[in-house]
Formats: sequence, C-alpha cells, structure tokens
Amino acid sequence: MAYTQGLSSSCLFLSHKGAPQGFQQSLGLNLPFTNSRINSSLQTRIFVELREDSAPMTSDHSKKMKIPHVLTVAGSDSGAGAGIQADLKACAARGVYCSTVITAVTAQNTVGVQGVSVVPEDFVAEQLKSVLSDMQVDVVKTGMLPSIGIVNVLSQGLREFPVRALVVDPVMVSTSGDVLAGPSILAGFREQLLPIADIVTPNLKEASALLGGQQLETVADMCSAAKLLHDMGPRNVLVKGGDLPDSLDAVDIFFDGKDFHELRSMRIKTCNTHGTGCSLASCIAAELAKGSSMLPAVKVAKHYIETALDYSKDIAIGNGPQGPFDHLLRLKSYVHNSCRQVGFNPSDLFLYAVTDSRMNKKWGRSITDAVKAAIDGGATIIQLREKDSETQDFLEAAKACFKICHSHGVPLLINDRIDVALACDADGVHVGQSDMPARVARTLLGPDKIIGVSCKTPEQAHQAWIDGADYIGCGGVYPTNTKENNLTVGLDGLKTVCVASKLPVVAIGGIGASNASSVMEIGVPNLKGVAVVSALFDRECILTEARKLHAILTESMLLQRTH
Ligand SMILES: Cc1ncc(COP(=O)(O)OP(=O)(O)O)c(N)n1
Ligand SMILES: Cc1ncsc1CCOP(=O)(O)O
Ligand SMILES: [Mg+2]
Repeated sequence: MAYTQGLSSSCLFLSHKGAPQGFQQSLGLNLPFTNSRINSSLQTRIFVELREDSAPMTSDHSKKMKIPHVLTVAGSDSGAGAGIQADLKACAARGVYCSTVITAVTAQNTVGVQGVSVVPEDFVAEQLKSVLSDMQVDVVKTGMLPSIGIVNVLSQGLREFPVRALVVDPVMVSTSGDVLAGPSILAGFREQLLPIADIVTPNLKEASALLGGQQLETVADMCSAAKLLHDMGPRNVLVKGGDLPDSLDAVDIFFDGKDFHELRSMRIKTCNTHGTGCSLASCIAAELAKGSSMLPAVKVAKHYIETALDYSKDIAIGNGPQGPFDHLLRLKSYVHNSCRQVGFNPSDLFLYAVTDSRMNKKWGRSITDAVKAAIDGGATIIQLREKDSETQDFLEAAKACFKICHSHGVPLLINDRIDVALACDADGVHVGQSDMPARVARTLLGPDKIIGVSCKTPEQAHQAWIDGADYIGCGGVYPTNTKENNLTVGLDGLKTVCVASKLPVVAIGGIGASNASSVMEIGVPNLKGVAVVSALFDRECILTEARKLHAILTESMLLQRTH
C-alpha cells in the first residue's frame, strides 16, 4: 500500500480505495498532524490518498470511491449552533460529506440574532452552480432562505442540476424568536419548494405559518396539519412537536401520504437545544444520501438528536438561554468519568425482540422474515439468540438481519457470541453471567458498541455497571419454557434489581400481552421495556403480536407518566 499526497486549500481529505465510508471518515476526523512533511498552515490543504498501488494520482472518477454528499443551502450562524455550521457538523457526525451554499451571514450567539446580512441572489446562484455543476451531490437540504429571489434561484438551480432528494426545513424563526424569513417567503415555499420536496420538516410555528396561521396545539392538530401540508406537494411531511404544550415526550408526526406515524422520544431536560431543527433535517438528508428510505432516515435522525441532546445537556457555551449542543459526540468514547456509552439509547429497550431458531423452524419461517415482521410491528431492538445454529449459518443470518435492522434504524445485538457480533459489525452483544464477562466484551468491542448483561441480583447489576455495560436484562420475571432451569425472580425481584441498578433495565422471562403492563407498572423509572421471545416468535403472526405488545407498552407508559 502506498501513500500519495497533494497540497491545495484548507482541509484534510483522505481516501482509501474500497475502504468503508465510516473508516474513511474516522481517518479524516481523527488523524493527528504528526507528519513533519505536513505544514499545518491553515492556508494549506493537505490532500492525502492511500492507494493500493503506486500509480500516480489520477482524476479518473471511476477508480475512486463515491462518498454520500449533502449540499446545504442555508445561513451561517456565527455562534455555530445552528445553520450551515450545524449542518456541517451533523453530516460529519453521520459520516457524510457536506458542501455549502450560504444564503445569509448572521451575527448570532446564545442570546439571539444581532444582525443579518443577506447574500446577493446572483452570488447564491454562483455558489449553487459551483457546487452542483462539479460535485456529485446526492441530497440538497435547505435552511434559512431569506429572500424570495433566493428561493427562485434555488428552484432554478435544482431544475438545472437535479438531485436524488430535496429536504426542506422551512426555517422562519430562530430558537431565540428572531424572524429569519418573512412572510413573502411563505409563497415561495408553498409554490416552488414544497411541490418538489421529498420531505418538509416544519416545527409547530412553521407548520402554522405555512397553513395561514392555523393554531396547532394537540397531536390531532399536528396530524391534520401534516395532511394539509402534504396536499401542497411534498412526498413526506414531518411536523415536529417539540413545542407542544404539556407533552412529556418529544412527539413528531410523520405522514407519507398514506400512513401517520407518531414518533416519540424522551424529552431531554436541557437548555442546549439551539440548532436541533437544522441538525435533524441535515441528519435526515445524510441518511438519505447514504441510501436509506425516508421513515428509517427520520427515525435515525430523531434518535441522533435525542442522543446528542442527552450527551450535551450539561455543557456550557455562552450566557444566553439557548445554548448549542455537541454534534460530534460519537467521536468521544465515554461521557465524563463514567463508563456510560454514548451511542446507546435506553428507550430502544422498549420492545426488545429476542429470536429463537427452534421457534422459527417450528413455524417454517426464515430468521430474516421473523426479524422483519417484529420490526414492522414496532420492535425497537433485536437480539439474535440462535442457540442451535452453526457458526457459519449464524454469521450469514446475522449479516442479513443487520441489513434489515439498519435500514429501519433498529439496533441489532448478538446473544453470547462476541465473535459473530464483530464479524457482522452488529451494534452489540448480550451476555449472561456464565458468558464472556462484560469487561472483556467491552475491551474486545470497544466503547461504541452496546453491551447488555443478564442480572438477577443487585450485586450483579452493580458489577455490570463497573464492567462498562450499557443495560441489564433482568429475569425470568415469570416462569418460561424458552430457557431451561432458569430461576424466576418475580416482580419483586425485578423491582429490587431495578432500584439498585445504575443502568437501564429490560425485563425478560414469560412476558407477553397478558402481563406486560403489570411488569411496566412496577413504577421504577429505569425499567425501560420488556424483552420477549415466545410471545412474538412462537405465535402464528409475529407482526400482529408485536403491534399488540407495542400498544400495550405505550399505554402503560402513558398511564405511568400521568400518575
Ligand atoms: C435482554 C436479555 N436478557 C437476558 C438474557 C439472558 O441471557 P443469558 O443469561 O446469557 O442466557 P441466554 O440467553 O444466553 O440463554 C437475554 N438473552 N436477553
Ligand atoms: C433468555 C431468557 N433469559 C431469562 S428468561 C429468558 C427466556 C425468555 O423467553 P420468553 O419470552 O419466551 O419467556
Ligand atoms: Mg448467554
């Protein structure tokens, strides 16, 4: 393998023929400037190419790896919490290249917007042409469009240089309440951009403005707004309910013209929310650029924002009421001094589906069909527990399931087998008390993978936390036929472990539609969901059972929150 280097303007770019895109990104973002031949002057771009042969550098694109590319057309935020700067960071965090067309420069901080200088529309047109005529842009994402002239220029540019998808974030008001785009732009959105958008992502105020001032106060209002906005032409609508009064969750409504999806995530108690709208839309654009379909892209984006907000809730930047959050959390392995891992979202434990090869054989279905049905029914995480499979078959099945899970934004864990998890790049593993110890699994898997540990006692739960696990599975709560000689701990045992555990808990063992609500209603905040095997996979229709369980769990969670 040989290196070639080239010098031009101000960033480090690395490529490796055939290297996966995440690898390329991590090289680009992590490489320290240690090479003495590399002058660190900011005027100098270092262009490094790792090549498998020693042929001279070539501009033949067929030989190079295409990386997913988002172009953001938006305003600059000097405080770097929102706008172009947020878009760049969100795309980088999602492993996607991001180019920029700047429509306005704002003087802005955590207190508010002190000034706006709009970029002349012919110069916006020039930037658009520079990028779209040369670079292979997959997805365009729009943010602040401060004049109708700029909207015209953009829609003209998109006609001339079509892209695979258009994400429209109809930015009108900043987090601080300052107006960034006046009412004249509304007509531009309605007549020019919404009809060609693949998705539009208004918050409540923006949705209301686009609909002529209609009041939006409930989830039902959000659904009817999504429908009315969809009638204006976009293929999909995401109405963001972050400002919904009296809502304990962050509820968004996604409408694809056929089905409504109520997307809930934990409302993070934080003042560091500046730039969440821009970042969410950029993340959707990034996932689309990677080839995802729309609903999974939206789910992944929502999860990313939730995780980033949670990670950043205590950071202090600026003195104003709305601080920025840290987009690049994934580059940091551990939070503060604890071993809590940042890529894991405890709410993924909500409906935890654990497969069983014997049950799939009994019902004559493939593991992939079983996993797909569970996800379609609302499973939020999948564990492959294939006790009878040969290693090679297990690995093949795991690779196929990984594709399904990832296209739906659902994490995939492997039971017991760290080697299989590593080989298929699963999101993590679940280990028991007599399996590979969690601290060894952590060393083998690194900080970014999810590790769950089975625990029946507070002492085991404490050890799991020390070992760097992300969650614990506690059970059997009820007697089960799925696991032989398994001690039943009952609801009391579950509660004792939950209370003692510093980690989120999922309950397992004999749980199904008849008793899931009794489990969730033990009323301990770190009990995040139930893990089920036979109640899903030893049934005629996995999809129906998953939907039923999901509805039961949702209801008992809502009930708990109102108490
Ligand atoms: C979520 C979850 N909790 C507990 C278990 C049981 O794991 P373990 O004790 O290792 O037993 P086996 O599943 O390996 O038989 C689990 N798999 N998942
Ligand atoms: C793997 C495991 N660990 C504790 S109980 C159990 C089996 C759960 O299966 P089911 O949901 O069919 O009771
Ligand atoms: Mg095990």
